[in-house]
Amino acid sequence: MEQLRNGKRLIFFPLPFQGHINPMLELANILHSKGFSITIIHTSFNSLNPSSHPHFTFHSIHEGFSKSGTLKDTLLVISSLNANCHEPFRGCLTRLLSDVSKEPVACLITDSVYDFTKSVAESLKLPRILLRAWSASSFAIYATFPLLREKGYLPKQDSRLEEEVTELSPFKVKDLPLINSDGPERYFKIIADLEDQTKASCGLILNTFEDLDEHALATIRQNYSIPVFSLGPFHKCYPNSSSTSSSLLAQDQSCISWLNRQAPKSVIYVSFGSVAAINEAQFLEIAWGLANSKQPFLWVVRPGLVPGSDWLEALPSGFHETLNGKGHIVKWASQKEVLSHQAIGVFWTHNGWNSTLESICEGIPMICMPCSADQMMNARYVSDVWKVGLQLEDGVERGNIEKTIRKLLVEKEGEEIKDRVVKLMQKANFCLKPGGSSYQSLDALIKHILSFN
Ligand SMILES: O=c1ccn([C@@H]2O[C@H](COP(=O)(O)OP(=O)(O)O[C@H]3O[C@H](CO)[C@@H](O)[C@H](O)[C@H]3O)[C@@H](O)[C@H]2O)c(=O)[nH]1
Repeated sequence: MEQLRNGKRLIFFPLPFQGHINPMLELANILHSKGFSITIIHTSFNSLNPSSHPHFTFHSIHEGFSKSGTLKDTLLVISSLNANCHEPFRGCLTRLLSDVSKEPVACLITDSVYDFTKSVAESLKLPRILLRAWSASSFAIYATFPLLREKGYLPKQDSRLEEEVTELSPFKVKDLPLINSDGPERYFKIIADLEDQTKASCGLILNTFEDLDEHALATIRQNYSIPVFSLGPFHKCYPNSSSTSSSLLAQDQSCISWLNRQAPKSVIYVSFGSVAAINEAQFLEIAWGLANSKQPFLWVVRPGLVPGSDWLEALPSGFHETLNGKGHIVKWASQKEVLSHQAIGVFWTHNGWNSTLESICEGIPMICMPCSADQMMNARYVSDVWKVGLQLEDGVERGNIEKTIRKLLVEKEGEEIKDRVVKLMQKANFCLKPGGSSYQSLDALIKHILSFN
């Protein structure tokens, strides 16, 4: 049943990357289901498709990029978005605020990476709430950066990568989130700015739940004196969200008919999200590791996954024949639908936060192959804190891959891991029910928004 409108409008501003668009639109769906009208401001770079969300109003701003695909350095793209979007965003927001034909705007909900939204919202006297798309634990670590620098853990030194960061156990130096860039100073500055603009916001929303991230959430609440709302997992809050796709790439539906022909809990699903890149040698080790495991696998090879390669041309001729129908390779899948399929036994992931949470929510154990940013910390939590997956600690090598797959699918260790992830999945379901922590957090968020005048 359609919820009565509450006469308030919310303006959402997603960062134009798949891993940020998905949680932002899921959150918009949740708040729409609670009676808010929704307006989305989006960039023309990785532009959204309004027809997939007919219940929202869309406004596009031009960020000045010539065409999509210039993603070699994510940090550079983010800096350019912050530099270029400022004025078009201000213009668009000013027009929306003065539009008396629509409901009054209660607040702006923006991706936390957009730093200029602080000054724009302040100058327009509009309350601004941040959505942080990373996990709580990888966000909580920011406040420790000065200490990590002082102790010499950052910038990372090759000789110390395997060392445990005793102040942040179980993280190792190699897990710390230093994105490859042309110099650490630029990254440290971005983090410091992010800290400041978070403290100046009216609230912070995280896509997690108390039972999963209790400790990190407590640290965040202690470090930032702003309201913090943990109302995830978003994609499970709003029952119809999977039908309103926010996918930038076409999802290959052949995955589902192929999965329908596989035995329950037998398939390894392999996907490294929308940004990660691997080299050709790793690509071949993955291919042979999967083939040699003799388990059925569904592999998402996104065009661009191996830089310089269009798609599968690096695979040796005859590779497909050796599989005997046991492998299915696609360019992009309907991941949430795939993970909820009864045939899936293991998810081999790069541990982007959305993929990690989606796997937990379906009770699927993970093989962790983090590539950058927060992924190493998410993977460390998966393997060492929640103990719901295994890392390829000894490298991406076919024998090691085969061994790890066996551990998870055949050996006792795998059964224990499976039991733990199923328990976490049950906690995820429970927190969304009336009285559960995320249910209460959503109520608190709504009250907070309605308190703005
Ligand atoms: O074939 C696919 C593969 C992925 N997805 C979806 O795409 C999203 C991918 O998000 P995520 O797993 O977080 O990975 P990235 O795309 O790499 O996300 C970026 O954004 C995340 C949130 O900030 C960070 O945690 C990551 O490190 C960063 O790379 C998920 O919702 C998936 O369900 C599909 O729909 N089909």
